[in-house]
Amino acid sequence: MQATIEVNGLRKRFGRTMALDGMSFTVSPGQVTGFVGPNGAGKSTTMRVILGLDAADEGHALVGGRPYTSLRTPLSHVGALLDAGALQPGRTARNHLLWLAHSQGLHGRRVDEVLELVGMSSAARRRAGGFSLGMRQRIGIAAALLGDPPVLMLDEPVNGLDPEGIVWMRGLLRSLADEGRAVLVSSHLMSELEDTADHLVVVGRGRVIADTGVAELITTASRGRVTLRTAAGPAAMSVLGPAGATVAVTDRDTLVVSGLPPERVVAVLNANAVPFSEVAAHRVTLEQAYMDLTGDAVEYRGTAR
Ligand SMILES: Nc1ncnc2c1ncn2[C@@H]1O[C@H](COP(=O)(O)OP(=O)(O)OP(=O)(O)O)[C@@H](O)[C@H]1O
Repeated sequence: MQATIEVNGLRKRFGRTMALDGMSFTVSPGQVTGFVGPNGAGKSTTMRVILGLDAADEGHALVGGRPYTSLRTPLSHVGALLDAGALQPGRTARNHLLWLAHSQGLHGRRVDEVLELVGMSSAARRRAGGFSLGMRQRIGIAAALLGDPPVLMLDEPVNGLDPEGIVWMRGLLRSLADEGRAVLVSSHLMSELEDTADHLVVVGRGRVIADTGVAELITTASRGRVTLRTAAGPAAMSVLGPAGATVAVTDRDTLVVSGLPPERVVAVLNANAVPFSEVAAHRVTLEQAYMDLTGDAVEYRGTAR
């Protein structure tokens, strides 16, 4: 089976709310694709449509080239984590997974493998009712991995995880993609995706705003600017301006220079004997690049008082 998700022209209306308004993108194998956007942008609805939990009014979604509802053993095609809260409190972690495995014709041995994989072997025989959000999250991931699927779709997987759990999740997502799987991950934590995702699908108001490589997005948003560290800010500004640069002060010792390449900045400063400690290509964070992109797409914006 191909390790892909294809979403094509999805539209979905809930009463007066247009949750999806022509959502289209593809998730490729061998990559972690971050799925991001402001609250209410349509991420969960898209994932629910992909899994056949919601029906689209228009358009279609395919997993490995087929609609989810046509898959006879879905867990072997796509593993999903949508709602980590959905565990029966009276059932042990192991029994929950055994029940799932048997419903899909999977061997019980696989349950112990995935419990090991998510670091939950020692809690396997405890009842889920006493689990923390982080533990439920791990059991949800174990369930998603049960059928060894080529496609994974995880909604906010680091939610509830402690720092050690976040590092573990980052490594897990990376290794799943490196094995050739298609991994779609929604997150509100841009810093997390900056370290984990290869590709980003950014959505707002039910449609795709950007579908781009993470490195490419950061490069574009950095706009060829130069970071200059100097204790002689005013002197630097007085020589760089006439040389054709636009200079912004970001903090006491840091200037961001636009309009001149780094080597010209160095040459101009040296020619005028302006001291500096660093000239480097400016690199925005993924968070800053994302804020640039989604500025117009935020559904609810706090009002400054
Ligand atoms: N079952 C539903 N009934 C009515 N409206 C819904 C329903 N599900 C989603 N919506 C609305 O559809 C829009 C998209 O919601 P969705 O949950 O898909 O966004 P999201 O991007 O996942 O948001 P968040 O980041 O907050 O999880 C929102 O305006 C939401 O209120």
